[in-house]
Amino acid sequence: PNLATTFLDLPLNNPLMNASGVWCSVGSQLEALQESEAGAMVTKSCTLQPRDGNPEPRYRVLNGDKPWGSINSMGLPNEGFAYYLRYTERHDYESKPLFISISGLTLDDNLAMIDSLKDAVTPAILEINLSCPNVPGKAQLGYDFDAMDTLLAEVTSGYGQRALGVKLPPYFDIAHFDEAAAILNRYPSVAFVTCINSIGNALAIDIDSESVIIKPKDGFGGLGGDYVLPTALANVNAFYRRCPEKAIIGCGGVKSGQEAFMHILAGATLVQMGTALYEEGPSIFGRVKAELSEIMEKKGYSSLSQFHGKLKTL
Ligand SMILES: O=C(O)c1[nH]c(=O)[nH]c(=O)c1Cl
Repeated sequence: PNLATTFLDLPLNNPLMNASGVWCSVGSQLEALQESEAGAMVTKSCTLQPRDGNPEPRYRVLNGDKPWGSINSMGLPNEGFAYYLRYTERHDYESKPLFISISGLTLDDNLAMIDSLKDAVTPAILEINLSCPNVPGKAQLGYDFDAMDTLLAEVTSGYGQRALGVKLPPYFDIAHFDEAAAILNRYPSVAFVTCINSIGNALAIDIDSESVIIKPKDGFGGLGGDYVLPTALANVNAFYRRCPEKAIIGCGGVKSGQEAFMHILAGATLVQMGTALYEEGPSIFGRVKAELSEIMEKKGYSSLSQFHGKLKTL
């Protein structure tokens, strides 16, 4: 079977990539992704200035020896926009496409980063993070529809209508799928939608210590891993159905070829891995590629297009 695909007219060897925030904050990690079998890669969401982020412990797997996922309240630690802009200038675009994720603390910061990016004329693809759940005092833009609309109006014009994408939080109500998609569809230059970010503000408890397990925000943090797969698939399919002109990138609960296949069936063109990559490292891309290929072989599919978005209903 052939795992090759295209995204915004760029050829990819396969549809697998990292989720922003995982294995992509510093040069050594970015180089490891560059050398890995990932079909594409994305940088850690950055702010205009470098940030230390929240106090540790701020990432944990849940619970015990067979973890079902992760909880994190990193707090947007990153090397600052200039660092990642420099990486976009030294990335090997022949080997795989690069996405750059930005998550400005203010609209002005987002516009400043976008202005620099536009002037840099880089092949890197912009993914704007509207869904960081872990910066104390900062509500997620993805849950404030008016603010999201305003930001997209400013950002798409600031970026000169160049193709870009948004990283959305999970939604849990059909009316919210409808409202979010209606906003996105008003911006043709929003060429892709990445669903989902972690399920925000979950709480993990350790019964031996009778305590929460991460330090920031009294233990509240974003949930990832197996726990979020059904919600991730729902958001991928909901936006796939509502935004026929846009590509969907699936993220959430992918740890093997099985979940990658489900995301593609639900409408994802590319598939991101977060928790599983954090735990296994970049060798995971070779493993999941082989597993996806084996599933396609068994089903008689020779290309992704034969089942992409072809989820059946009853
Ligand atoms: O705490 C974080 O850095 C973080 N953690 C997440 O789970 N999603 C995000 O978008 C971000 Cl920005």
